[in-house]
This record gives sequence, C-alpha cells and structure tokens, in this order.
Amino acid sequence: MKILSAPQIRQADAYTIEHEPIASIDLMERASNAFVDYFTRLFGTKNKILICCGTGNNGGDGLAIARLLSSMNYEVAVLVVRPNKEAPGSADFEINYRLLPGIIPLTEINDNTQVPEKFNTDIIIDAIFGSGLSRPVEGLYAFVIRAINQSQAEVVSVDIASGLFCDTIAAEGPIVTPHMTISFQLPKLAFLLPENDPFVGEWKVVDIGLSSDFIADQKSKSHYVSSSDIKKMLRRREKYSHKGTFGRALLIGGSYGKIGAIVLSSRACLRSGAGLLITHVPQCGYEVLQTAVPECMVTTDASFEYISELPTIQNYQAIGIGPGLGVQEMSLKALRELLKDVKNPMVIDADAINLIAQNDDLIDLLPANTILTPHPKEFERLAGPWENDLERLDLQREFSKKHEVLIVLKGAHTSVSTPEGRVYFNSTGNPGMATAGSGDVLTGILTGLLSRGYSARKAAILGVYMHGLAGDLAAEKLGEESLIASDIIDYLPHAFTSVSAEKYLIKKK
Ligand SMILES: NC(=O)C1=CN([C@@H]2O[C@H](COP(=O)(O)OP(=O)(O)OC[C@H]3O[C@@H](n4cnc5c(N)ncnc54)[C@H](O)[C@@H]3O)[C@@H](O)[C@H]2O)[C@@H](O)CC1
Ligand SMILES: Nc1ncnc2c1ncn2[C@@H]1O[C@H](COP(=O)(O)OP(=O)(O)O)[C@@H](O)[C@H]1O
Ligand SMILES: [K+]
Repeated sequence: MKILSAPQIRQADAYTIEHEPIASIDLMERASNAFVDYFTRLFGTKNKILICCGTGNNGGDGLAIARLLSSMNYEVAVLVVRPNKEAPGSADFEINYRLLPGIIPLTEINDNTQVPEKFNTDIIIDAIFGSGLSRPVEGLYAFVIRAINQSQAEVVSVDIASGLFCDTIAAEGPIVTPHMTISFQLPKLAFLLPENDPFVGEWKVVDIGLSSDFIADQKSKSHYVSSSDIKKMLRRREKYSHKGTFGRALLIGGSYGKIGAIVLSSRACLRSGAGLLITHVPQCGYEVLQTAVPECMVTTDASFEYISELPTIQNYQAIGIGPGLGVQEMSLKALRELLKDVKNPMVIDADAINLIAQNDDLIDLLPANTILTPHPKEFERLAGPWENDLERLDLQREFSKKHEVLIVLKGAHTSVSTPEGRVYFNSTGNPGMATAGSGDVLTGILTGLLSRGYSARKAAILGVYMHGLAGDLAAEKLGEESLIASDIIDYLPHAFTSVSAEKYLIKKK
C-alpha cells in the first residue's frame, strides 16, 4: 500500500471527484460514513459526544459525522471553532452546516474567552484540521486544542490529529493527542514516525473509495506493507520439489554463553522453508545445537568459545551471520574473510553489524542487496546520529542507496529500505516482541527465505511481516507480557498458513 503525501492526497480527492465522477459533498458523505461505521463498532450510544469542528473540509466531515451519529441515537453536540465570525467555511462545510438537524446543540466559539478550561464529555471527535494543515496552530485554535487535551474524554481524531502534519514530525504549537485516529484511504507517513506516537494513538485506515487508478499511478518512496501485498509475494512449494529446491542455508554465530541466539535463528530458519540448514558454531555449541535443533547439521569452529574461522562457504543459497557472535578479534577476522569470499546477498545481524560499524573497510565488502538488521542503536553505530525520526528515515534511505544494501531498521513498524531508496513500513508486530532473542528469530527467518529463493527485497519485506504476524498470533493466545522469542517461532507455521490459505483456495477453484 502506497503512502501518499498531503498534496497527492488532495489530488487523489480531486481526481476521484472528476473521474468517478462523484460530487465533492458526496465524497465527504462517504468518508463520514466510513468513519461512523468504524466508530460505532467501538463506542456505544451511552456516550456523550462532543464534535469539535474547524471550518474546512475536516470540519465538514465533523458536521456530517454529527448528523449521522445523531440519526443513530447518539447524544451529540457540535462546537465550531471560527476565529473570524465573518469568514465562510469551505463549500462542503457550509452545506453540511445547513444540513445539521436542529436537535443537535451547536455552539460557535470566536474568541479565546469562550473556550472552557476543559470539556466535560465522554468522547471528543476532533475535526478541526485534517490534511489541509498549512502552518503550526496558534491563537484560538491553540486554546481549543489545549482544552481538548486537558479533558478526561476519549479523543478520536478524524483523518489526522489537528495540528499534526501528514508528512513529517510534530511541529511547534499544540497538537491534539488522541487515543485513536480514524484516517481515510491510506496511512500517512506521520503515523509511522515513533516520536509522533502521542499525536496518533491507535490508528485505523478506512476505505473511502478514492480512485485506485490514480493511486497506482502515483510515485511514492514510502509503502505500508499490507496482507494483500504479502499474499502476492508468497510462493507455493511445487509438487515435484525436493529439499535441494529450497536451498542450503548457512548460519554462523554463537559464542560461550550466547549459543541460545543461534539456536533461535536456526529453528526460525527451518520454520521459514529452507531445504537444508548448516549451522557453524564454536565447539561449546555443538551438543546444544544437535539437541535443540535435530533438523540442522552442525559444523564446529577450531575455537571452543568463539567463531574464529569459516566453514566451507560454497554452495549456499543464503548465509546469515551475527546472532551471539561477539566482537572478538578472531571473529572479526572470520567475518572479513567471509565478506571477501561471498558473492550472494547475505543476512547480517547483531555483533556482525557492530563489527562492520567498528571497521570501516568492511562495509564496501558487502555483496549487493545484503540485508542488515540493526535496531536503532546498532544503526546509529553504522550511520551516525540523527536529530529526529524523519532525519533517521532519510539517513536509512541514503545508507541503503550508498552501500547498495537493504536496511531492516527494527522496532514498531520496522522499516525496510532498499538500494533504490524505497522504504517499506511493516504493519505487524507488537510490544510483546520487545524481548531477548526476537531479533535472532528474524535473522533465521530472513536467511530461510533467501535460501528458499526469494529475492533479497522480497525476503526482507516478507520476513519482517511474518515475524511480526507470528508475534501477533502468539500474543493473541499468550498475551504480550509473557511472550518470549521461542513463542514467535512456535507461531510461525500459523503465520504462514493464515496468509497463504486464501491463495490455495483461489488455486483450487
Ligand atoms: N473532497 C475532499 O477533498 C475530501 C476531504 N476530506 C476531508 O478534508 C480534509 C482536508 O480538508 P481541507 O483541505 O479543507 O483542510 P482542513 O480542513 O484540514 O483545514 C482547513 C483549512 O484551514 C486552513 N489552515 C491550515 N492550517 C491552519 C492553521 N494552522 N491555522 C489556521 N488555519 C489553518 C487552511 O486554509 C485549510 O485549507 C481531510 O483531512 C479530510 O478530513 C474528506 O471529506 C474526504 C473528501
Ligand atoms: N514495540 C514493538 N513493536 C513491534 N515489534 C517490536 C517491538 N519491539 C521490538 N520489536 C521487534 O522485535 C525484534 C527485536 O529485535 P532485537 O532488538 O534485535 O532483539 P534481540 O537482540 O534481543 O534479538 C525486532 O524484530 C523488532 O522489530
Ligand atoms: K482532525
């Protein structure tokens, strides 16, 4: 799913109005209905609702939402914020203003002195500004937004929190801090930047039928990965396939006290479809691996505690290195040798990333399209510091372009950047996955998918999605608090089957 900028969203509205064709006021009605449809699934009629409206089209949505909710027996009141009494609202705002039934209490605020310290209501629907915000909020609007934020009510923003820009980090000036945002058609970049979290809350995108042709034609460097994107990527296992068809994977890692990391990667790799897995560990890991993962073959290093040398690395479709590796001099030597010899894209994680960050010569040895999976601290070691999340995103894109690698920057909404400068934000995963070893599981999944024959770009996007989905399915059953990395592996089969089920049905028809 593409992420469009505010000007592109405006053009999509205009294109849809002209080419569907649909009257602008009817598109607003459709958007308001979509909002109400989702809102009424969450909140019952017992709640007192105050709808705070600006006088643009976001405010027009607010008025239509008021009318629709009132017709469904919700107790609704409307507040219109209009600093200049004489200034008319947008055309569609004015139409909806005239359509507002008399039974809905309507207050207009023109002056700071009329703003209560806080609003006494159960729910506030915030429809002051949407994607048309053009400058930071001040004056009367700022007073109203502060009062909204001070109220005890649940706040739900229409399209985007008033005061938040669609395409960047939070500006100066007050911004609504909603519990939830119900947004139209496509996610906004602002929803995916961690520092905007207080101004987004939970968010849900509802379809308002904007032209899919127009959206398909738009250029966008940012994408939000949805389940339908993933379904298109998934491959079937063909009838006459054999284990060789699905590739030989090699995982390298583990050290004394950190063998568990490479055990997790190995199990996850096999659960992601690799035909054959060889794991290379220091001698101290031999019995652990053979016991914990009987399906994998194990080769041992000359060193008891650390990786110090390479196994034969020919004939592998995919190599993953890093989990539990440590940053010993001898492991650095082995990594340098590996990077000099390998030609295919690899997966580089954890201490292998740290070693690359500490040794300038290594980055240029990486085969094109190699996948690096840093968490933010590891990425900072690689690429240097940033001032804010938008700068971090730019840094990520630039790093990928400059070094021709994929960066999987981990966290909520993990972002995958490609050498072409595109970024794919993940839509699965939960805070239960912030637990030791879940990154090691991801490395195993990515190595498995590469060996299985997916391109590096597809392996990265699909692997991150499946890892998050397995985490979500695990959390559904076990809760987030107790989730551990092994649970993610245990739920990987459910993740794959839940996404692929529909595809098989289509094939059978
Ligand atoms: N036909 C359409 O264009 C549709 C628009 N929709 C709604 O319309 C919204 C966008 O509406 P608009 O483009 O009218 O813009 P907004 O309603 O977001 O803002 C209204 C106007 O306020 C002014 N403004 C911006 N920043 C300001 C500030 N800091 N202080 C004071 N005034 C400021 C601008 O002139 C802006 O046009 C969307 O977010 C969505 O809610 C939906 O109804 C879907 C259809
Ligand atoms: N709040 C969160 N929401 C979603 N996913 C998360 C969250 N926190 C962590 N994760 C995921 O868990 C994994 C953690 O990886 P990492 O930090 O490398 O852990 P470790 O080094 O312990 O294995 C990443 O894939 C990350 O995206
Ligand atoms: K809003």
